[in-house]
Amino acid sequence: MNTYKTPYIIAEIGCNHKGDMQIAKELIQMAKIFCQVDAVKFQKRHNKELLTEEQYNSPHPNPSNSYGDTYGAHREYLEFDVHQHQELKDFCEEIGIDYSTSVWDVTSAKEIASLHPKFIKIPSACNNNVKMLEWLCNNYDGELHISTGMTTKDEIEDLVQLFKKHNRNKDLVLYNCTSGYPVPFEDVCLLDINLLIEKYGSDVKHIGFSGHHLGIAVDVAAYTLGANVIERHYTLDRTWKGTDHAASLEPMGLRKLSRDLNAVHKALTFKSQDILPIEQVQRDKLKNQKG
Ligand SMILES: C=C(OP(=O)(O)O)C(=O)O
Repeated sequence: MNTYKTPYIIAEIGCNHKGDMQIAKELIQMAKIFCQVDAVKFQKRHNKELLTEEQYNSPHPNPSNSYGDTYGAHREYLEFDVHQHQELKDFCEEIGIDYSTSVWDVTSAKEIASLHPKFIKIPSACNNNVKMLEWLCNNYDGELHISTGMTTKDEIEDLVQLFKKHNRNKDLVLYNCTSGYPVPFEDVCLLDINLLIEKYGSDVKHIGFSGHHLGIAVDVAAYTLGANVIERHYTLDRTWKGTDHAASLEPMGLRKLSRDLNAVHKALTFKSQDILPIEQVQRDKLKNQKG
């Protein structure tokens, strides 16, 4: 009997489409057909609502990664509007993969909720936006996935209590996350998954893991510890400019991750009988030898 929950794998496209719908659709198609994952995820921001005027008008802190003269212009370049998100969701439905988006401000939350995706994500950076969390709890009835990078244990407790207050904790997926691009292995702190499970496993729908490390071994360990929703950044080319690309998996890496998670899911069982049929053949042959 398999007691482990089936892994649900999310390809985090984020802004790795470079503001280009064709690239976004190519990423979706590869995620479904080649990588065989369950969902793709984007990001939605209203930059003038999210950023201060000063942040909006300042140059990108790392100009070589910038798509505009200011940080605001850079962010706008990478932004799809709600109609484009509708088109991407329709495209996902056509090819049979779940669509989702993380929302970074109240206006984005309202726009994306109007598309009725299966789930909406609240990134680590915005899990303290109580106004947005309250709005989503009251107005959106799908799953709410929340990442907990850059978040204290007390703040996580407050988050879960907010969901309980709204009777929405059973729609909550709580992700372990370290925010960094990429995250060195010693900062992944995977055993915090155990703490989330111990404290909140029975209160929430699932425990997840949002990884920003290199390679795919860590995600398999996260799943084995009990995080069954696994999200990884995903791009067509890790050398494209921007920190997210460098901390992403390319299609071959994501395909291997999907293969490995599904293999480990199958393997995480107890023997259903002392000697399995596959072993009986070997037992008859190898345990009946003379010496
Ligand atoms: C930044 C995001 O997530 P995380 O906090 O999990 O990295 C996101 O989903 O947009």
